Amino acid sequence: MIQRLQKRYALSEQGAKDLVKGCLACVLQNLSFMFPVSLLYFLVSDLLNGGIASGKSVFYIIGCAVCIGLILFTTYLQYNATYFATYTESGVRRITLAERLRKIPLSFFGKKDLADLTSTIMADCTFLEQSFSHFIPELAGSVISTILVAVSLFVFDWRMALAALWVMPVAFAIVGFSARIQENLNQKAMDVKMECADGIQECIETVRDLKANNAEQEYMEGLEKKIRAVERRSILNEFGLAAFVVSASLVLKLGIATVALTGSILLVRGSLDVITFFLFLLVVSRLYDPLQGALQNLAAVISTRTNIARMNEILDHPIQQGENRLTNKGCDIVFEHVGFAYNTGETVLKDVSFTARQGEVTALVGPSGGGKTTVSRLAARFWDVSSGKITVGGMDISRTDPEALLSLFSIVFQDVTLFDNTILENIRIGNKNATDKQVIEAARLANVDEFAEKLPDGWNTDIGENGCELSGGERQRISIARAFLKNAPIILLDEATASLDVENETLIQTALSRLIADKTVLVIAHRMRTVAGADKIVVLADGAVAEEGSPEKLLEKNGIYARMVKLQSESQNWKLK
Ligand SMILES: Nc1ncnc2c1ncn2[C@@H]1O[C@H](COP(=O)(O)OP(=O)(O)OP(=O)(O)O)[C@@H](O)[C@H]1O
Repeated sequence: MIQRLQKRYALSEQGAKDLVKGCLACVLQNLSFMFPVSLLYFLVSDLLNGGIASGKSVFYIIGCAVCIGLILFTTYLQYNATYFATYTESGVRRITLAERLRKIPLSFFGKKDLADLTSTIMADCTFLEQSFSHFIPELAGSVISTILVAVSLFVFDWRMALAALWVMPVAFAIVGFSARIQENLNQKAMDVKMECADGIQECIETVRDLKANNAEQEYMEGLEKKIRAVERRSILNEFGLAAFVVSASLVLKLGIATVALTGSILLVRGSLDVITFFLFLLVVSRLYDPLQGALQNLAAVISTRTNIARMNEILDHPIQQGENRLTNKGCDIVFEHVGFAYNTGETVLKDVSFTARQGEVTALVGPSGGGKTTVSRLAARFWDVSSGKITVGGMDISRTDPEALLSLFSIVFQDVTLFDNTILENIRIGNKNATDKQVIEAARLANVDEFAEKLPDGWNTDIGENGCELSGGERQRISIARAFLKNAPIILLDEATASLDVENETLIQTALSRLIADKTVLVIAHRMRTVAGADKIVVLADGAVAEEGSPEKLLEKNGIYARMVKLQSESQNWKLK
């Protein structure tokens, strides 16, 4: 049962156990509210039978105290078992999702955008918090306690029990049958919400380009349409939900009428005594309240299915697995007949074979869209190949744990990601155990000291969200400093020096030359002069290796590489008129 609950509600094992405890605590709390009703029944019986005997008043006083004590105790139990456990579980759920996302292949992120994933981890988890602290325990509590009360009502008088209870299955069936419609409405509401969140995020991210192109007005109109769609869908959703819940509540209310009617008829016929009639009136007045809440809770539990399905999509997604132990001998990277396609299914690489040797610089060049970035990312197992094999020092990377594999790589991306933290801490990402001295040493090699030491707080200057307070070249130097600090045996450089000025570029290239000694270096470069000193050039065109060899050999061959070198030297003479 625990395992089924775990799967159904995306819970941890402890969370599923806590949910059961929460439901039991709610049953106890609901039952405790029935005790005053029983006490009242005895009191009225005594009054109708000639008054309370002198010794019995103590019984009623103690009875009242016990009722209050029971209610307080069960409420405490319920509170403890639902709220505290829920927030603990919520934390566990968020961490589990984040952990899973860390291990899911990047292909998954091609299908999901940031707004969607953030919403799953934050908003969906918050909604489930409410479900587990309120909806599910209260629903289970009221249903189970009502069943127990119903059994005892049948013991008193089965005809009156039927008159009181027939409404229950009908009311629940109405809400239960609406599940499909509700799920459908929820899914549509969720889709428009995601589209809107996506639009807002895109708007914030692209505000600079929107302004530059005078496209703000047009974009805002599109965004407004998305916001209005969310509004319309939310109203429709509420309306759909209310229609079923209100109809079911009305059916429940009919129960009071049928109890009164059946009771009156039986009383007139003389087959029911006044006290039992009174008891039933008392019980139904108490019975339907929690049930009405239960109907709303049932509807809310049905709505959680959409949120849970979104979480299970992450939790059930296959992750990249492999051996933690690195068995590579050296760090030669070998591509053997590699084929690859992104989610779109379109072949991006076909039969790519080449070797990037340790101690050499292998440059990937070629026309735009030829597959250079894809090849470099596949080498670090950001994606898994569709066919063929990639090995590092003879170790098949598809059988190696991605995190263990990445310990062999220092990567300098074209688009640098920085954190809202100090310069020092941003570089320390390369090696979290590095001392300040080691971080500063690496930073000096990457020429970061040139601007860091001029900043108001020096190395401890906060660089703002994603390093917004730094220039493109400064951001890239921080990224290079990270690679220096990590000092891994394989280096991937993706247009590493693209946004540096000529002076910095020369300095960085001198430093890079020191760093790459005895390492396997795979460089992607668009500018031919940056790779003129490479040991080997692999020209990728249309997803296949078009040429391969030393720069001199390829120049002699007079093929794609030679043409690119020629075109770029011509373009250097281009001027703005
Ligand atoms: N995440 C992705 N999802 C789907 N297709 C992609 C993705 N990334 C790249 N592609 C496609 O794969 C092909 C190769 O792209 P890649 O970025 O590897 O080429 P490139 O040679 O590095 O290009 P550039 O020099 O312009 O950076 C292109 O057709 C591109 O549209």
